[in-house]
Amino acid sequence: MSNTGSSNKGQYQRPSSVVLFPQQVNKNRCAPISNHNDTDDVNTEVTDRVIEEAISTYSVHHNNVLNNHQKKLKPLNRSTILPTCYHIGGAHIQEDLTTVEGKNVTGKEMIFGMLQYIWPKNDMVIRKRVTLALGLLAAAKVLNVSVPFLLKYAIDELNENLGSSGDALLTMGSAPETVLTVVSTLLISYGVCRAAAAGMNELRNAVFASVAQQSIRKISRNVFLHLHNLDLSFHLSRQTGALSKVIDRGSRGINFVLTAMVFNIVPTLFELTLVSTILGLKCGYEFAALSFGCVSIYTAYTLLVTQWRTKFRLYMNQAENEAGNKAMDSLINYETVKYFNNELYEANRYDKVLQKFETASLKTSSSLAVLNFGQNIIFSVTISAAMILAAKQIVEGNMTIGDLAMVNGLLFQLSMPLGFLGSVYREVRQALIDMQSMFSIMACDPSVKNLENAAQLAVTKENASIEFRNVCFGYQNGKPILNNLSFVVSPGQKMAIVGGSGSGKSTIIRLLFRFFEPTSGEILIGGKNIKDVDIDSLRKSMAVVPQDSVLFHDTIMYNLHYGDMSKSESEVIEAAKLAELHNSVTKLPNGYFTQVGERGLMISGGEKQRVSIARAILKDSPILIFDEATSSLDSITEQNILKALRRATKDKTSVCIAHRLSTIKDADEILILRNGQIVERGNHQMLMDNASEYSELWNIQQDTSEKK
Ligand SMILES: Nc1ncnc2c1ncn2[C@@H]1O[C@H](COP(=O)(O)OP(=O)(O)OP(=O)(O)O)[C@@H](O)[C@H]1O
Repeated sequence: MSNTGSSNKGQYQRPSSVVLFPQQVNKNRCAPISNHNDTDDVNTEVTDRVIEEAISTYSVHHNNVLNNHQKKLKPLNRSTILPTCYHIGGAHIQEDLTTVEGKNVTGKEMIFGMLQYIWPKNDMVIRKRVTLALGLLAAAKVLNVSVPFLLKYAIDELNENLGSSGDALLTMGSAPETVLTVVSTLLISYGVCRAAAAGMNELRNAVFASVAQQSIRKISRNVFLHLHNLDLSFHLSRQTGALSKVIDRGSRGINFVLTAMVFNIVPTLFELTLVSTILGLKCGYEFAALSFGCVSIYTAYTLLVTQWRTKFRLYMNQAENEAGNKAMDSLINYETVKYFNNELYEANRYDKVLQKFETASLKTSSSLAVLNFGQNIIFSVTISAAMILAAKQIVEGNMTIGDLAMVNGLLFQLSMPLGFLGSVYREVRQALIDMQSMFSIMACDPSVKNLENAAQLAVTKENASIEFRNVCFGYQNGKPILNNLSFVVSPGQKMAIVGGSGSGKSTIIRLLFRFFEPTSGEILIGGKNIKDVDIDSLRKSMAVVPQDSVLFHDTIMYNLHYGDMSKSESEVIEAAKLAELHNSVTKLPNGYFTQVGERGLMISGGEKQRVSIARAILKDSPILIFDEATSSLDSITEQNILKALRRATKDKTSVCIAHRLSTIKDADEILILRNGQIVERGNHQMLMDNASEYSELWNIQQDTSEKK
């Protein structure tokens, strides 16, 4: 029975790779059972890498920037993040997923949502392909069912012409040549029908492959884009490993369910009806009753056992997620592990989770064996009973020997799609569980989003002002970070923010970029409340050099170009020169095409910071923001960069967060922040003239640098 062949495939046992996404449909196979484990497509690997890296860079970047503040994050409550709609940024994408709007995602909704991908409203090519694939499928089924009939006729032909002595040559009713010709024709047709049915199935796979590929690509792209559109708080509260696993399993699930729906569930029901009707009409109601009874018991048994097994699968998924997270966390912190000689400790911690996975995985496979064996027993009993019934009818003279072979053939044929139906049901259920997690992510609505018809923010050097009006903000209720903060930066001015660690300096930047919304008060850029303008245009108006520069695992050129992909290579090099990076880069073995390693670990902290500065220069926005942009630089480089920055910020509005006061001495206004409130403000001279916190800090820093 076919289940044996598919038994392992129900396991979703994957190697320890962290992410495989999106899954490709193997062009040569279409039955979901068989293409399920195909993961080694080259394109898949490339896409996997890009997605993994993007998610990882995003999350690592923010994790670093926020100095492990995740611990303080308010845990995301499903009811607060869940679905108001499947909004994924662009109208076209929204349209793709409108079926699952405004509520928790159910299996039915997911299937309905997916159907929109294989029967798209505006894509006639896809629809034609699906129709052709279904036509081929129907033809293959009809050919399949005709095979046992041809065998029956061949056997009956031989049997009718065979005398009771059994001596064929002497007692044949018709001439031996004629009998042989008829039987041979029937048997050749038998072979041709079998081969033609198989051929049509393969052709169907080829025709449907591009439909499946395109759907998976669209869904994967949508999930990816959606992840980018989700709030920073969502990403801070999730571990990248778990997130990528959810997507990995979800996309596998989609692949599976898509093909299962089109090629297994509906056609199998069609075949069951066909075979049972034929059995009933040709052989009598007992046979039809037997096949229906078998199908009912088989289905009930499969459903019951599958329900029972589902929990093992869930444990397995959880353990796998946990293992992925542990491995990733540990490897990301490779250097820290080494500094504290904790390799063995890390391995043991990882092993503990692997043990959980092992136990859950064993339970999953042993329960699968129970399911498969039970299904086999049901079918074996049915086939034996049907043959006994047929033998009785032969003895009574109501059926021929050919009929017995036909009954056997039809039932055996039935066992194949039914075997698939069982495993498909199992797999579809499991795939739905996997997809549920992914679709729940899709159903998360970003809390910071564009108003309908939000206006574009058109900021130029002339009107690039920044204003905070009585802004209050806290990440958690009851723990205010910014308290009634008000300040104005006029166009072309340089404002500096100084303050102790945790005083809320970086929070100001996050609010400016609308990663979070203020609890009260208003933030205006170019005189416009940033709440009312298009987020994309808002973020385009500012370039930031973050506190922690995390780079993409690519070349220096790629990382620099990231500031503005539309700029030419010579402009990129110009920006690198302005950031005092050019000379260091040209000394590297591959110059601008040197790989920076994961998160830029293969270049120095100072170089990374200069890459960040260069790409902010390249972005050339009217507002520039520096969050301790020179903290990783030595004093000489810092002085050079400061000169460059002065050139870059000339006529631009800029906000500089700094610990080293020498870097902001020339600012038009300096704000001293304490506990989210401005405690002092003024320019360098004004603050020095008064006995201020600033002047005290300045004197301390001057003393320290003189002693050096
Ligand atoms: N996502 C977050 N969830 C909860 N609390 C946070 C989050 N991000 C920051 N915080 C807290 O908000 C406060 C202000 O953080 P912020 O990063 O603005 O400080 P900062 O002044 O830039 O500090 P530093 O100079 O050390 O970078 C800190 O107490 C920090 O722990």
